[in-house]
Amino acid sequence: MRVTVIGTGYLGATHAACMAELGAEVLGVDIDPDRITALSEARVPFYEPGLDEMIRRHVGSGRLSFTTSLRRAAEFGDVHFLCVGTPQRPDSGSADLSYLFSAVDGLAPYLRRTSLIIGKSTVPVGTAARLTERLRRQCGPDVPVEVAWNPEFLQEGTAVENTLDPDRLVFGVSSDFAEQVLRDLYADLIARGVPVVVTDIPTSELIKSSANAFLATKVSFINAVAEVCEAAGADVRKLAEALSLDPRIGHTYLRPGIGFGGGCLPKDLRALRARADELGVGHALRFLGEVDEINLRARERVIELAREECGGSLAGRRVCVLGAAFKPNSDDIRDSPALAVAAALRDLGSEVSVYDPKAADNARKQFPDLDYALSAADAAQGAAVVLHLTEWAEFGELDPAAIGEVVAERRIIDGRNTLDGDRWRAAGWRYRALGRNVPQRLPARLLPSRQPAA
Ligand SMILES: NC(=O)c1ccc[n+]([C@@H]2O[C@H](COP(=O)([O-])OP(=O)(O)OC[C@H]3O[C@@H](n4cnc5c(N)ncnc54)[C@H](O)[C@@H]3O)[C@@H](O)[C@H]2O)c1
Ligand SMILES: O=c1ccn([C@@H]2O[C@H](COP(=O)(O)OP(=O)(O)O[C@H]3O[C@H](CO)[C@@H](O)[C@H](O)[C@H]3O)[C@@H](O)[C@H]2O)c(=O)[nH]1
Repeated sequence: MRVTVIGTGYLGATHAACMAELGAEVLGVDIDPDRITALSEARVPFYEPGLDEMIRRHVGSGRLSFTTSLRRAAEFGDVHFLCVGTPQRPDSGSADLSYLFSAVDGLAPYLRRTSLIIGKSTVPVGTAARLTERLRRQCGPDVPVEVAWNPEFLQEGTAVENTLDPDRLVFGVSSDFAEQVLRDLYADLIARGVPVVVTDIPTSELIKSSANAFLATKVSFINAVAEVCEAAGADVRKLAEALSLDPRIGHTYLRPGIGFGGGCLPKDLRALRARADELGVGHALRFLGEVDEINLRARERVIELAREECGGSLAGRRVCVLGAAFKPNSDDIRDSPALAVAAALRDLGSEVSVYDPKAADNARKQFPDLDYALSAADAAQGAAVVLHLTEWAEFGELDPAAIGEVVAERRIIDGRNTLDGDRWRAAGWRYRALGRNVPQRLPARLLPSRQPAA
């Protein structure tokens, strides 16, 4: 089958490559000419493990190509995936649908045959109906155009494997024809036993928004409990470990720390709330406002902890920030908790040096006045405190003794709760982590003797 993928960012480029992998002939379309030039030369303009190799292979075989022309897209095939951005509007929590509208408005005049437009972008419930109305108005009665929704659940950092081995496929359809096209496109995955949920379009739109809101709620739940742990002298990491052993709770999205960021969870949470408000049921999801607040508070808590450790003020002190991406194995810095903390510290008068293995170039564009180091050790030079804010595997392998040689003070704050605190303490560091205000165990030699005093 010949399909186009409109929007070739983190979602669209991955989807285009994976559709080619699943046997389709694919044309990727984007309004960004630099992006299209890069992809046409099989260069992926962002970091996503495994994607370059797949794009190289399929561009090389001619099964995957790219264009900026929606006219070419309409000529290429009759199935069009929509993967453009749906960011948060700057003035409210609701989703900005203008990229979707301009994509369908750009495509509609060139559609000549029966066409299926399959939305993959994350949208407020009711968006597909608006797109259908818009398309039908522009295409007229002679060109039957149908919209379906096939929300995407991939995670950045594991996008390729998530697309080729998803937990489930959701088909929001209003006809047997649309369902059959989707079944044909994903035939290999369905044959391998991937569950398919076929439903109406509004339900499919809401499934995606609810999934992200639920994941965000889990993260904020554990971070709220982390605040209680801090006040009570308890250990949220142990607590989460124990909760996870209950299969009803599960072990995912319970990692405490500076909270969720990225181009999805924060904005999707707010967009869902805004849409519920529009539908007159805002009260039902009011708690999501609290989920958001807890999340943003975690960023402040890490700054407070750093300030406390540094004797009450960070002004004029050097601070080393390990991590800029919103999560490891990605160069995506959208709504990154690490960079939000780095920028806030700079505003408080600290000299902030950031190191990230992949996201420094993106971070420099958005925060040009932070310093960017080429290694963790460089970033740590002269630091009064080290903040571990994105849990790249290489940070877990740092040698605390070696880093200890270059810092001004051996203080580390683990904003992700993934470092081995005992290793850092053994090398003379003060190790603190969010939600773990627990007294250190006394070394064995300091324990009171069990022998009665002579
Ligand atoms: N990033 C993810 O992991 C992920 C996963 C699932 C769903 N989503 C959803 O997918 C959508 C895209 O997210 P993303 O992270 O890929 O965003 P992105 O910003 O990386 O990519 C969007 C792309 O769309 C292009 N674009 C904008 N208007 C266009 C138009 N009119 N025609 C053609 N191209 C156009 C942009 O130039 C950009 O390359 C969002 O709705 C997001 O919520 C993202
Ligand atoms: O226990 C956890 C799990 C995650 N996070 C943070 O939560 C954020 C989001 O993580 P993740 O869900 O892995 O990232 P995304 O790649 O943004 O993926 C989410 O957003 C995508 C876009 O909608 C969806 O497709 C995915 O299913 C959904 O997981 C990151 O900042 C993580 O550091 C935590 O703080 N604690």
